[in-house]
Amino acid sequence: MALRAIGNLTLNQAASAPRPPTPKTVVSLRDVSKVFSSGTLALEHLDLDIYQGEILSLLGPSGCGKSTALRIIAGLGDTSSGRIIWPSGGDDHSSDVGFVFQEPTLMPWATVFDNVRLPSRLKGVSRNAAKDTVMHALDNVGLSAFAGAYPRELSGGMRMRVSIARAMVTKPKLLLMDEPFAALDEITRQKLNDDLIRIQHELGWTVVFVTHSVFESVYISDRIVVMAARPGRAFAEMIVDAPRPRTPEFRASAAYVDYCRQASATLTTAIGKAAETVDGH
Ligand SMILES: Nc1ncnc2c1ncn2[C@@H]1O[C@H](COP(=O)(O)OP(=O)(O)OP(=O)(O)O)[C@@H](O)[C@H]1O
Repeated sequence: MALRAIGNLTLNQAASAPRPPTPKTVVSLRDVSKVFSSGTLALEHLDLDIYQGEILSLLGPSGCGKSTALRIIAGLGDTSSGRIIWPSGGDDHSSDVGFVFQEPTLMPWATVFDNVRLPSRLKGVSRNAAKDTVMHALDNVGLSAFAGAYPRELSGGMRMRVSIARAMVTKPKLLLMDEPFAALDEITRQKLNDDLIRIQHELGWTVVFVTHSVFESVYISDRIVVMAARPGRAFAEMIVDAPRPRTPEFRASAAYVDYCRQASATLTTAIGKAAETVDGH
């Protein structure tokens, strides 16, 4: 386990802890700040590198700017200052990014197949040409038997799987997930965590995953960036170097408990620092 403090904050482990061999950077945020027109300073001096093939969690209290950071990476919101650097070059990265929201945002009048086909349709791909890709994505999330079903006929977990399949058909370089499983019951959430880990492993996805849950972030992540609020910023980074593929046995292991304890303590410190900032100490 390695914990690295960010900025001038000091935590209890070595700042020079070795990082596992991390390949190419997909995108970097440099000194990004965001002030909304209301005057809210949602992000201040955020530096973040996202590495190819990793699952990175942004873990933090409500209001620390996790969603704002995701939206900026996705190009759905602009920065007030700072830079977003895509080493692959170019200006428009909308087709590099897939987004999965907390709500599955499915079209209720369309079948599962047509919901998943939507991104291909928007690109002008015919139904027939898209068929194999759509069915493959549905197969990956275990829903090929439900291609003709309507969202109202599905459980919450199944709807979320449809949403993931829809993001999958665009073959994004980077998948951004904003608390996708937060509204689900614990067992369904754990199942979807396992599905995500499996699919990410098979397809080599790069994922940025926003969550409030220490347990979820430790289970799925290679790296966790703990954020603090007021203003939103990266507070500490934790490498979860437990072997992959992770299995439910990992959840029952002493190592998992240790990681969770460490992440939880870091989050508590981050929340405490934010409170100090507000109190003016
Ligand atoms: N469009 C907006 N206009 C004004 N303020 C905003 C807007 N969007 C977010 N904020 C504010 O920016 C701050 C960060 O919000 P953000 O949604 O990014 O936090 P978060 O960490 O994702 O929170 P949560 O975990 O509750 O979703 C909050 O104080 C929020 O009220």
